[in-house]
Amino acid sequence: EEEMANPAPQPRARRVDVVLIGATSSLAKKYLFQSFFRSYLEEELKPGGPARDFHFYGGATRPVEEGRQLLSDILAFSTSCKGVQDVDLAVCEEKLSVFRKSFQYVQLRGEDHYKQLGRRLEREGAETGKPLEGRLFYLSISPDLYAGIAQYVGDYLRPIGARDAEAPWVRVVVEKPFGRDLASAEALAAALGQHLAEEELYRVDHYMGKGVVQAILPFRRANRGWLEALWTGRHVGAVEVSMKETEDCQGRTSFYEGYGVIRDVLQNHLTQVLVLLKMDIPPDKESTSSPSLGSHHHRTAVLRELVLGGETEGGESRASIHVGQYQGYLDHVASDRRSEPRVVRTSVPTAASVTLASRHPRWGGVSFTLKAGKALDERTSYARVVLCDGVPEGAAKAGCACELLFNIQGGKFGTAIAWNRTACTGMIEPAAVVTPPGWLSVENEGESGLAADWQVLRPTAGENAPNAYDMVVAAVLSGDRSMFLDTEELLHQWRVWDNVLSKADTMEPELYPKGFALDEVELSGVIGSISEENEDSPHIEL
Ligand SMILES: O=C1O[C@H](COP(=O)(O)O)[C@@H](O)[C@H](O)[C@H]1O
Repeated sequence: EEEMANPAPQPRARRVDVVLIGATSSLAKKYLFQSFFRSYLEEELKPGGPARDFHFYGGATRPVEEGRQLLSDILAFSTSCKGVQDVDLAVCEEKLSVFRKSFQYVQLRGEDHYKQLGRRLEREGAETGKPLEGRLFYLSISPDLYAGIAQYVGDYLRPIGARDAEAPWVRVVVEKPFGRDLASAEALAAALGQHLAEEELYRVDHYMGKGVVQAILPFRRANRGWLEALWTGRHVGAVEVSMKETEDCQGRTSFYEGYGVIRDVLQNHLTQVLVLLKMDIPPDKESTSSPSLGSHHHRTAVLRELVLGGETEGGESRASIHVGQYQGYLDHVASDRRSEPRVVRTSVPTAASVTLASRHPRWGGVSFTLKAGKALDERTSYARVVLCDGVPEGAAKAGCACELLFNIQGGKFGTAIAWNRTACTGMIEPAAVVTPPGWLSVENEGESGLAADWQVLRPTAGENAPNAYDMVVAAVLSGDRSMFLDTEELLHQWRVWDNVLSKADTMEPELYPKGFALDEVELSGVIGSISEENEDSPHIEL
């Protein structure tokens, strides 16, 4: 009775300021606004009411009047209730309308604007009368600007006392590229570190937010009883991580010219997938470890073991790097640069295959191939582990036809974990397979040309599963840093890739036709490998 008369007071919602810097960027339009809406909606609909009162600001360089209208237009087409599950549509629409109106435009063109923003956040915060939980700055802008903005955050935007344990938090989210080699990554990390503590920095690798990538460790953990024995150089024939895209580089060549496909996706996304396949499964109760992504410490340990692998051809030992460029890439460079002719490097690869090896005794003799490309025949990304049958101690591996596939997206499989049953007999017994949480085993009805022999697991949430950026935004808001790269991990990634790039940067890519398949057979024929003659990277005037 007493409880009925005096219901427990609701905790007062605390204010969270969210500043999206680069509000007119394509990333913001394509993903970020919708992902922030999803997090906002979830908070609003919490049983007992929201514990957070979000204040959203969208920043860009345009003057206020123009920027305000543009932001409102962008919000109108980039946010919706489509795909929002378990929420009444009318409720969702009402919340969406409030969310769109609550986003305030701020012009951010120079130091004075950041100073003004700091004062505005303090003033508007005080007006709400609610205590501040924290401030999030999402930088969807060129990395050249990161260091300067980190300084503004440190000088003008940090709430007073934000470095104390009880004080409001500050989180700064940055998108790759984090440098273009080890030296520049170190320099950027040092510049950011002058103004931000390590735990304030959230370096995104959006592949870590993809459902299948997050299921690799849980699948391995759930099946460790039988799978760990197979997960060694004695049984694993090869590991391949691939990302194929049909899109070309038109409109993006100014970025591609400075980076190329190895820096764009092999050094980061594909490496992280490989790390999750290779990592020793962290103990269940390790506090710093996330069940799906491990800890920075575990991931860094794998990176320390990776080296460039080799292959032998005609008795000659060669580094396994193959690079290619789609036909027509230079026309795209020329058209992107029409208004601004300048010297460009012509040898930037738009497709590459690189084989790494491991110094860990468990993985002796296994090649780890990372492949990616633009303007290819299909859009898909996957990790494939080939398992070999009949491996007596000391004997060569044979019968390597069983494939355990983590299909991240696209291709014939869509989002799936799958294996070819017949070839895996004796290695993967269907009855022994435990589906990880959030996944279920489905009937393979041969959809999309899938051979009936494949056993398929799919995510329970189906099409409406949160996308990678929903996961990124939710993780930043909850302060879960496991999805993001810490400085040590990032620099170890670059240590692996600096060595590869010191060779790849001197190679002349072989031209390939648009729609190329990038599979094993065609790869060696079409994509060139290191040779003595082409060590210089020629430059031409366009
Ligand atoms: O980071 C990048 O990823 C995209 C591909 O991401 P996805 O989620 O669409 O598979 C790639 O197109 C882009 O070049 C790269 O910078």
